[in-house]
Amino acid sequence: MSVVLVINPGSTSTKLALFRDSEMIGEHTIRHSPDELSKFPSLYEQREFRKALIVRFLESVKHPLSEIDAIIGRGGMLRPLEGGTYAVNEEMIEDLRLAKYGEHASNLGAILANELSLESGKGIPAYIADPVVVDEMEPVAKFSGHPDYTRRSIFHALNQKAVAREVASRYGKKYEEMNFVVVHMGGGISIGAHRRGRVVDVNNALNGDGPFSPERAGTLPLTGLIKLCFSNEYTKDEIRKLIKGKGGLMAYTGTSDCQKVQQAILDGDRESELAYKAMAYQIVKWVGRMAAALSGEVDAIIITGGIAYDSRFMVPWLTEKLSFIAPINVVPGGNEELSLAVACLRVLEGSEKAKQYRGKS
Ligand SMILES: Nc1ncnc2c1ncn2[C@@H]1O[C@H](COP(=O)(O)OP(=O)(O)O)[C@@H](O)[C@H]1O
Ligand SMILES: CCCC(=O)OP(=O)(O)O
Repeated sequence: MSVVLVINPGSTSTKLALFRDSEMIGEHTIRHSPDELSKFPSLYEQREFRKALIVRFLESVKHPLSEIDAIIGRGGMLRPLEGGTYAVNEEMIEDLRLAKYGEHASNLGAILANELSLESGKGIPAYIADPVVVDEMEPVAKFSGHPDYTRRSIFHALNQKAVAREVASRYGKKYEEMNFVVVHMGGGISIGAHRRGRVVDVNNALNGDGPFSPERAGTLPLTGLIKLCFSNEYTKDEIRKLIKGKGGLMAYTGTSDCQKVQQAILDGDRESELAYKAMAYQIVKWVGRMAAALSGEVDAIIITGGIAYDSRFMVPWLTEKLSFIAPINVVPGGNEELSLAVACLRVLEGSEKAKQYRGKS
């Protein structure tokens, strides 16, 4: 029997869970407001704050760190990798600490797992699985339109693959036997074309590609963006924040919390309603693109992530518009924590070997 601590830092949340083998024995989701997180000059500096939440969680479930057999964190912005479970090592921590491949809350998954492992005094093994940089994109999908930069695969790889496996089993099939378009709607939004177990195309959910999301601008018209960059009205950092952190719904409505947006709509705020509806409209168009990438051979559309809980968003603006493409399966929230625990257990039980991260290819 193994006890596994799961640490899942998101851009708007910290999700924690404790498993005894594959049975969840405790969980807690903490939602973070932009104000709460903007106090920290960098993501790395959020670690003490998020670590204190983990310590409190372990106290609440009456499970001291010393009794934990392994820790697994959400995998962050590393160099592009194949899927799988990776042991946390020094090279990984260094790349994440320096944000060598970019900054996102998921970078804290390995960092926090490593710090707790060290603090436990017994070197608890620490892992990550299916990080946000899992890259299975086909060469043709990598073209951006200019050879100076390629499209990058940065998305909710862990949850997209986990829910796709779960939905495939509902159809009595393996993930590798089906084609899906998977939509994950969290602080960022990613839409992936899954062809027989591989994500052959997906928007870069972090950096200016895809629909706008609660806190990100998505694809912006380039000439408008160039104008802003050279207007002398914005610093480079302000432009970055406009794309990630303060873009999308945050910019249009003043909040990245969709529950607040929905409340504002109920209170009669028509501008917020139009912005929320526009986000759905952009998602629908991106699902259409990914369906085209699969040549229309889509067995099912899968919709997941926190926003999938919002039926007033889902039904009129998404599912009714998308049902012409394929049957729709909704997995609200997702199952990231269970997937991380199971990935960790596979390594602990010896049915899979943890991969070693190397910073340079
Ligand atoms: N019940 C709900 N109804 C509407 N929106 C929700 C609900 N629960 C969560 N959300 C929204 O989902 C988004 C966060 O999704 P989540 O997948 O938890 O994100 P992340 O992992 O990026 O922090 C937020 O905008 C939040 O307001
Ligand atoms: C970095 C891509 C995954 C992502 O956007 O996650 P969040 O929705 O948790 O920010």
